[in-house]
Amino acid sequence: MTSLRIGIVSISDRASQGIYPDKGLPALAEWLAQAIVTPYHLEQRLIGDEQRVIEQTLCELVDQQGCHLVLTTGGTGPALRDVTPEATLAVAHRVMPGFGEQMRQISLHYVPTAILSRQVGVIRGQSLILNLPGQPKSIKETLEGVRDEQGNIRVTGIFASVAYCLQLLDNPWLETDKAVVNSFRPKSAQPPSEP
Ligand SMILES: Nc1ncnc2c1ncn2[C@@H]1O[C@H](COP(=O)(O)OP(=O)(O)OP(=O)(O)O)[C@@H](O)[C@H]1O
Ligand SMILES: Nc1nc2c(c(=O)[nH]1)N[C@H]1C(S)=C(S)[C@@H](COP(=O)(O)O)O[C@H]1N2
Repeated sequence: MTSLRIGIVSISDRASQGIYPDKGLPALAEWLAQAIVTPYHLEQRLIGDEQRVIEQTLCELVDQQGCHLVLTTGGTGPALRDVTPEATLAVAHRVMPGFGEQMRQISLHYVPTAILSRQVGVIRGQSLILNLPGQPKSIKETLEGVRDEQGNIRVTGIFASVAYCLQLLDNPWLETDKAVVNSFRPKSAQPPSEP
């Protein structure tokens, strides 16, 4: 059985040039490590805000590396150098508008400027590609959602929908730690039986 493969891409001019240390890849890798209980292989890329390079990186991760899920961070704002959504849409076969809509809903609970973030979620082949904002702290916020003071989820994080989306695209099974993110699947979508 194919094992789960995940690509993470930090898109930052300054981090890729060594002007400041990249916090995007560590934040993504740490969050995934505590959220996903299924074994998976991780591919990591740190690149600048160049549309052609972003497109090539996304295609390489999906088409050559066989990543079932690719998460990007950075380059989603309105600045002229922010071109992650354009690059993602350029390699997309289908758009999944709900991911961007939900992220902006979540982010409004953290920053009033959340509507400046143009993140998109798309499908390329059988793979799901999701843009996250560039602020390292926004990675956990958007993936996990908004919690109340008791720690209960008030606004569902986008990762709660990722496992079922991957399943509908005939990708390997993904199981999450319910304490971090409670993956939603309809009752009809049962886990594969043990061989
Ligand atoms: N990879 C990163 N590592 C650390 N901090 C980051 C990273 N990416 C973004 N940030 C922080 O989040 C802010 C907003 O992210 P954004 O993607 O808009 O970056 P930016 O202002 O275009 O600059 P750059 O592309 O050079 O990171 C940045 O100004 C920076 O403070
Ligand atoms: N959850 C969350 N979303 C967020 C933020 C944040 O701090 N937390 N910052 C916002 C801001 S200020 C901007 S300009 C956009 C920009 O996205 P970028 O950092 O990818 O350019 O993300 C927004 N979304």
